Amino acid sequence: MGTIEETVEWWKAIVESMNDGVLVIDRAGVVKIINPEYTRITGVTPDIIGKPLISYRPGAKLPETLASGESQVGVYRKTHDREYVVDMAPIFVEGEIVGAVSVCKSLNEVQLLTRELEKQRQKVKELQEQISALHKVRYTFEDIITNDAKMEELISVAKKTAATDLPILIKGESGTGKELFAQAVHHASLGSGKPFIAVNCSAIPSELIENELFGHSEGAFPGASEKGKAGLFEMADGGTLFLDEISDLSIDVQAKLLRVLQEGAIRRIGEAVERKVNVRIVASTHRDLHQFIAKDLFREDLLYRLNAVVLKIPPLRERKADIPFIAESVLKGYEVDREVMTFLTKYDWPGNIRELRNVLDFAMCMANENEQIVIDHLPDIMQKQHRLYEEETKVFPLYEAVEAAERTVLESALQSSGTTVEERQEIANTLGISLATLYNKMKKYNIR
Ligand SMILES: Nc1ncnc2c1ncn2[C@@H]1O[C@H](COP(=O)(O)OP(=O)(O)OP(=O)(O)O)[C@@H](O)[C@H]1O
Repeated sequence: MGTIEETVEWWKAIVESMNDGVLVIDRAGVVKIINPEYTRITGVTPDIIGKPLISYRPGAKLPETLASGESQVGVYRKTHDREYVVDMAPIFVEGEIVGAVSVCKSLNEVQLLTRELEKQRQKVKELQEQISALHKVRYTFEDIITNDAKMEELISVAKKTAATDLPILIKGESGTGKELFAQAVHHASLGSGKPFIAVNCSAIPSELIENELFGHSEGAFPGASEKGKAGLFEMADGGTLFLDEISDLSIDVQAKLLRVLQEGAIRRIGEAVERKVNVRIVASTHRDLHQFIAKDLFREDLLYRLNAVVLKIPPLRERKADIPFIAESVLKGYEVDREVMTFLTKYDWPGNIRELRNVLDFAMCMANENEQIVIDHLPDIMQKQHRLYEEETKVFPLYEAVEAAERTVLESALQSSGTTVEERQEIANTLGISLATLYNKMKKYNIR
């Protein structure tokens, strides 16, 4: 290189032949140099030369480097579907910034795949968070309202076992709070940030439940999802699967469930590989599972796997002291007539706490604000029950009770015999009265 012109030619040739894209701006931010690789990578054409970069590319970051004098390395850029990584540096001449250079590389295939993988990972994470949020529990142990010693004992056992991975079997009639306990256990468990998924085994037809629980591989059966589908075990991974009404699972599915409990792995329908899952099982039933075992409807080995911890929730009628306790807590702010409370406590609540809550919710709807809740505010069916209780416990004057009994006896005796005088005499004899008295009483009660 001899002359200045030659030197400039050399530098130009070097920049043009580089495998990296180069763009240079001067102190004023005007583009001075751009090489063919820059055009290939970014799509920016040489007619930008001589123009302020910012007017041509408003999002350009190079002017920032010019202003701050600080380099930026590995900045990810995306414009018009072109993705590349840029290094930016100020150009110093004798200690002064005279411009800035941008050197860019397009992302190679591996980098693109890595980015795609990262994006997908992020998406999976977001979806998992969404699943967890969707399957968050509403109830904790604080929400179990009780004043009953047996219930307190159950809560204490449930609390102690919540943080273990032991399966729990919850027994109890419908509406006694089995799911409430299951949710509270999940909330207090190590997997509380992960999903709680409840499956009502009696609501899903047996031919579909295997697919629901274990999922399937792509094209596993006609109508199967093309991409395959994760089952509830996979969705609940790290969290809790609540199998409500477990006795309704078919023997086949029971066998598969037993395998999951033993191996800690599931296999999607149509797939050979096993997938590890870490799922806490809480099962519930209102049936006597031993009777089901005797009829070959339930696997004994599965019961022994499930009943590591058994919580047997008593029906509400066996803990009547809980009725006013729950009622007061639900009816916060409402005054309740004594007659209502007495009736609520007497009633047997076949639908347990669910039924009690529904009746109380209805009564709160019917009563105006600040109005005392009276029998008229209860649902019709409960008002009817109330009348029956009243009848049962009503105190009659004694003569009314005697007359009612006399009428019943006479009616049934006369109904089953003829009407001749001989036959009537026979009835009078049987009843231990004279024929005249029999006729008098028939007249009195208007019996023919
Ligand atoms: N001790 C309690 N305190 C407050 N609310 C309760 C209590 N027990 C149950 N409940 C409420 O009663 C309703 C029924 O409870 P839950 O669904 O847990 O019963 P379940 O035994 O699972 O019923 P099923 O067997 O019919 O599914 C829910 O609204 C629940 O919050």
